[in-house]
Amino acid sequence: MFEIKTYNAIAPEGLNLLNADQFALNSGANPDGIILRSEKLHGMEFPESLKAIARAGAGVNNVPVEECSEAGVVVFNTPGANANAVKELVLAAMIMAARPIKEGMEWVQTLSGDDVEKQVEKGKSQFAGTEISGKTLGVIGLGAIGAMLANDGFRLGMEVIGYDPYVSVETAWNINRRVQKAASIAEVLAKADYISIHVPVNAETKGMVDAAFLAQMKDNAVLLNFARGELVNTADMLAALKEKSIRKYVTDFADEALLHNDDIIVMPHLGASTEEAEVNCAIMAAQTLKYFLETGNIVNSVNFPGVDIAMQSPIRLTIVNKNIPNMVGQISSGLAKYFINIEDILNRSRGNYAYTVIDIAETEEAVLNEVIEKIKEIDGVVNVRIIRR
Ligand SMILES: NC(=O)c1ccc[n+]([C@@H]2O[C@H](COP(=O)([O-])OP(=O)(O)OC[C@H]3O[C@@H](n4cnc5c(N)ncnc54)[C@H](O)[C@@H]3O)[C@@H](O)[C@H]2O)c1
Ligand SMILES: O=C(O)CC[C@@H](O)C(=O)O
Repeated sequence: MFEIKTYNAIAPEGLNLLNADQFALNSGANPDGIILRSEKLHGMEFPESLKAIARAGAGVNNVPVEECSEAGVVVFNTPGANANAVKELVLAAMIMAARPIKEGMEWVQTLSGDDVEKQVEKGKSQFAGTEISGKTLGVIGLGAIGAMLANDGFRLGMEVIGYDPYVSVETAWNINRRVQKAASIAEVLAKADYISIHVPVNAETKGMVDAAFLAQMKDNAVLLNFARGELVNTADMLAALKEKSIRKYVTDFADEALLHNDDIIVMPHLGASTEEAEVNCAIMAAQTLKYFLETGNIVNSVNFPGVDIAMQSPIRLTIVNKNIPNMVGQISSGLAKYFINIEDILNRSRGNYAYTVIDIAETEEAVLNEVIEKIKEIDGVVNVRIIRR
């Protein structure tokens, strides 16, 4: 039986995949796995039982990924599962920035009398806007969301320019070839009327939208941030809006300093809040967590290498170890000392850590426990699991 702790509203379509005969939800203090959305886990003390964390979403900045790696805890996310939801909201946001729709709708509600229609026709000119067709959209970060947005921007009649120095080959294949590839952020900022950022927040990107970035934007340009609040330096943004060096900031990330400002549209982190995205994320998170706990296979991890091999032996050992020389040699000679034959073995590394999967024949419980203790004593081994087929 695996204990799973959940945080936030995880769609039942995902949780129902964790069959009750094998998974107990929120039942105790020793979870094997966690599924969460935006709950912040930084500073949390992880129980020894914890093997994996599945983030039902794309960003993992609410999870202390480095500490998890050190503890041998595998962190998963759900790539692309909410991308369409975010893309649709960004398109809506772009049109809201182009036309004062919200203001017009609020104004019409203030009218009264039997000549409302007449008042509308007289007063509506104050809410005239512009069109996005024919304008230039700059997309920074061409991953799941950015690539979809770039393609749809083009379909809506926009010129599109994208920047992503690390774009994956798979995503690049899906981007319309008429989307221009910028060699630098500066090139995007010089050309775009709407700039939308879709990068993860990390040491490289935190605060990337600062005074220097904003100064390079066109005077009438709009910045859309549906990625993370931390990407934007709030003080620099407020100064740029005050000086009218850019036209508008649209963000999905609220902050008191951003509220009650006519040049800022703030949404309450709604990017992934559609029925479809919530279900997609919950299903993908539950599936990857279940697969890992049951088989040791790793799919969609942000801190450990992908490993997906069929389990054809009755017993599988999975070992998280430091990515240093002679780990596999020491582990396999540990098994050989107990005359345990390795039927299949795979070792993959990612950064400072590696993951080793060893399939072995049926072995007496007492011998297995003894050999596991010996493997745990090897310098560089972080944790060892035994999985039975
Ligand atoms: N508002 C929301 O509810 C919501 C929902 C989903 C995702 N997000 C945020 O959006 C981000 C992107 O989501 P995604 O699904 O597109 O992720 P993704 O991993 O598919 O794409 C991120 C892209 O950013 C690129 N990138 C990384 N560093 C870069 C840099 N310095 N400059 C340019 N490009 C860079 C990567 O190469 C990748 O192609 C997530 O990390 C998350 O923080 C927000
Ligand atoms: O769960 C949510 O509502 C937000 C998810 C989003 O921030 C993400 O990174 O995928």
